[in-house]
Formats: sequence, structure tokens, C-alpha cells
Amino acid sequence: MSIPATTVSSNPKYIEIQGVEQTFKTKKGLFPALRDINLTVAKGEFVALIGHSGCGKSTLLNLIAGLTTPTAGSLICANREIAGPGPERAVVFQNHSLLPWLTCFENVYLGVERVFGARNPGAAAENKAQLKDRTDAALALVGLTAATQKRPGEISGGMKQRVGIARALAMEPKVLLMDEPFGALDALTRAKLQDELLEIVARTHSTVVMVTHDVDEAVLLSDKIVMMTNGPAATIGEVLSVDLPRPRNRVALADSPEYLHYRKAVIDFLYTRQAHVEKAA
Ligand SMILES: Nc1ncnc2c1ncn2[C@@H]1O[C@H](COP(=O)(O)OP(=O)(O)OP(=O)(O)O)[C@@H](O)[C@H]1O
Repeated sequence: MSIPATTVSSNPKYIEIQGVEQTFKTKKGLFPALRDINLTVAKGEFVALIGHSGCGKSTLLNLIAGLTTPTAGSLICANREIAGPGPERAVVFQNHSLLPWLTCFENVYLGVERVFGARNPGAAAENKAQLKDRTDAALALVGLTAATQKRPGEISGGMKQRVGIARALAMEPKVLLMDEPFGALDALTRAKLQDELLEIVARTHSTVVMVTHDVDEAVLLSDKIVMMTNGPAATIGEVLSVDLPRPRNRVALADSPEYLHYRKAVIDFLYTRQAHVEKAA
């Protein structure tokens, strides 16, 4: 089953970033982190942000999350200015940030209760059974039904990261923002979670913006790879459209000429045009 083309193109300007600049005040004075960022993300699109360490990927993601405000420019999501964090934009961090004293179920339930347990404009507050069903469904989506009563200390790193993803998905966000969600995992667990994420995104038609250092991860998952120049005052150097058909299979793609072409384009950008002393892939 492939994703209908309309999923990605129905709203080509779902997220719209215009003329964004981010300058930080530091002890040594002003530090220009980002300049002149212009980017649009379509509804249902999967976008990867890639670039060398310190180029401002997390800074850009935090701006979309509404965790910070830009020094200049504007960010719009679903026709509304991004003025702060909101449940329609869920964030998954690298370190999963689970509460260690709560079970997997309780960690997810907490967010579900906050979003759906309160009376929201145009919607009645849901009862406990409905909130429990939502939590169970999100944990099932990431294959964690058997671990719902375990605490973070009793499960593996990959499982913790799945709880973080379940918690984000349970809020039915319009946009899933992921900051190197698999960066701390071993290669095999990372591959498994990437495949699961591909399936979940295909099922939920989520719009995703993901920060990554990993070239293969970017090509395998994305519709669009946003390649950032080195900082300070980093900006978008190039946007690569990845037109590989879905569903994507990592084994079949490994020696596909199209896959290798996209991979090389990203590597050329990172290591030739934005050569940097630090490793990026
Ligand atoms: N709150 C802040 N105050 C001052 N400088 C900051 C702040 N946040 C980020 N920076 C600086 O802005 C630049 C971009 O940082 P950012 O964390 O966004 O980069 P990144 O591309 O995500 O890096 P990495 O890949 O290593 O996580 C860096 O030079 C960083 O030191």
C-alpha cells in the first residue's frame, strides 16, 4: 500500500517559515545562530533537517515547537502564528524525557489527560475510560502493549524511545517534531524504530520534522531533506526532494541507484560544500 499523493500535497504551506532569524544573548555578546530561514512544509510531508553539529537544527526545531521565539521573521502552522508550545505540535527528544517513577502507561496517560481530559473549545472533556483507551491505543501503535505497567528503569533504551513516541502520537498532534529521536540507540534498534516510524506515519499521515545527523536515516524517511550551512548565522543551503516511492524498504533500497544518488547528494553537501572537522554521518 502506498500513501496517496494527495496526502502530501493537499496543503503545500502547512508550516510556513519566513525570514526567520535567531540571535542569542551570551556572556560574550550577541550570537547569531540562524539567519534568513525560509521553508514551507506540506501537510503530511516528512522533512529532515540535517547539518553539522552546532549549525542550528535544534534551534530551528524549537522555534517550530514554539519553545522559543525568533528574533525576526514569522512561523505559521495551519494558518496560525506559532506563539508558544501547543498540543498540535508534539515534540520527541533524543533523551525521551520520561518520568522515572511512573509506568509506561502513566507516562503516556499524563499527556493524554492534559489534552483530552480538559474541556477544550468545541469539545467536551473525555472520561477516564476514553482516556485509557487512547493511551492503550498509542502504546499498541508502537508495539508496547506488553510493557504498559513497567517503569522506564525496567525497559530498554529503544522501548523508552517508543514510549516517548507513543506519548507524542497519543496527543494526535498535527505535527510531530523529533530532535534526533534515535540518536542514542544502537544501529539495529535504530533501524527497527525507523521502520516502525515509517509505518506509523503512513497510517496516521502525520506531518513530521525530524532533526538528524544520519544521512541514511534522512534519505530513508524523508520527502524533503533540508541541508543547513555551518554556523554561526547558519541558513538553509539546499533542499533536496526525495522522490523514492513508498512504502520504502531499507534492504531493497540499499543498492537502488536512486537511493544512492540522494545519499551522495547529501554527502557531497555535508563533506564537500560544507566541509567541517566534526563527523556528521
Ligand atoms: N540558548 C542559547 N544561548 C546561546 N547560544 C545558543 C543557545 N542555544 C543554542 N545556541 C548556539 O546556537 C548554535 C546552534 O545550536 P543548536 O543546538 O541549534 O545546533 P544543532 O545543529 O542542533 O547542534 P547538534 O547537532 O550538535 O545538536 C550553537 O552554536 C549553540 O551553541
